[in-house]
Amino acid sequence: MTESPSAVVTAEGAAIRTFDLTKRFRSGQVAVRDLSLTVPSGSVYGFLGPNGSGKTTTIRMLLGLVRPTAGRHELLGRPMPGGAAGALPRIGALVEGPAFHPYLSGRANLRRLDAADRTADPATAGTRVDEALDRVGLLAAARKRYRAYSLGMRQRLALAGVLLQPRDLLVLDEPTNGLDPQGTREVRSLLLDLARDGTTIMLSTHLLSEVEQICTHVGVMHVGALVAQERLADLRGGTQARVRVETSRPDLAKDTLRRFGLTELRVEGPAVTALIGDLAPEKLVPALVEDGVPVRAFGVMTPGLEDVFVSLTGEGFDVSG
Ligand SMILES: Nc1ncnc2c1ncn2[C@@H]1O[C@H](COP(=O)(O)OP(=O)(O)OP(=O)(O)O)[C@@H](O)[C@H]1O
Repeated sequence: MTESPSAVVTAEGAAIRTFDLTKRFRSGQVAVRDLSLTVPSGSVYGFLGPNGSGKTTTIRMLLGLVRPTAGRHELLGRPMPGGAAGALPRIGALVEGPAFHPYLSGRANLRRLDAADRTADPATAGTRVDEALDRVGLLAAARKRYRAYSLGMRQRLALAGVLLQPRDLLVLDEPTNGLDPQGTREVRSLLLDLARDGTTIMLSTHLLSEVEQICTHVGVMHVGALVAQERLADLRGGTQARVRVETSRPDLAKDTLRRFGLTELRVEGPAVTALIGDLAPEKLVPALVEDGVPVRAFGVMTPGLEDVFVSLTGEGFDVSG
């Protein structure tokens, strides 16, 4: 909402910071431009933007899967790529789904994943795997073959794979993409549990409802640039309610609204609208009547987050899911 969105969230205790990250592909396309974002420690940071706005490219740069054309970033306070050895073991990431074996059980798949981690002690593999399965609610289905898992179960198994080691930060690209409503609920509630336990989570999404349900902070991308970065509550706070009085005498209605200190008065067709601020609407109605305003209709309109995002990006968002 400001010219320098990165300044809105303090850099103190940042799990992720980027400084003017830019990615220009060989085709000449600039997918991400001068991106400076801050993911505060302990937050659930929704990285929101329409399709093609640069979210995946950013996440791939963060994880070292794509080399930035310019700029730099820090993960868990360590500069990348130099500090990767110290930071990466504490970071779990889901960018592309892991390649699980369809004919092996969930448990056997995790055992294979665990065995591929040279830092993991084989003597404790069984406990580690079962704890991860338990964490994502798949212990009861541990012996089922992967191919028999629902999409939600598959995604939870992918998260279990990430959680084989303790993580301070999770970076997830569209973690509920392609899931049915039940699977979506399962994954969201798992993420909320993890956040409650202190894990910082950055997740990209194009679903507004996802942000509304689980995020504490939000960064909005539009055509490769960060156009807003705020606490979700602040972004909501910025969406102020307007009172709307429909009347044949807008001039009189305006006088009353002005007298009560309402601002941004506008005449919109047969109605007068204004920012209502902290004023209780029930105080306004009798005053309008006393002032002789013939009130045909009265209402208070609160713009939703969708309106804010549309105003930021000029594009509609998918609000389902
Ligand atoms: N390897 C590549 N080479 C050239 N252009 C690319 C490459 N990867 C992505 N792009 C382009 O960069 C832009 C940003 O893509 P990106 O996948 O980062 O967006 P996104 O916000 O993650 O979108 P979606 O929600 O669709 O995944 C798009 O225009 C895309 O076509």
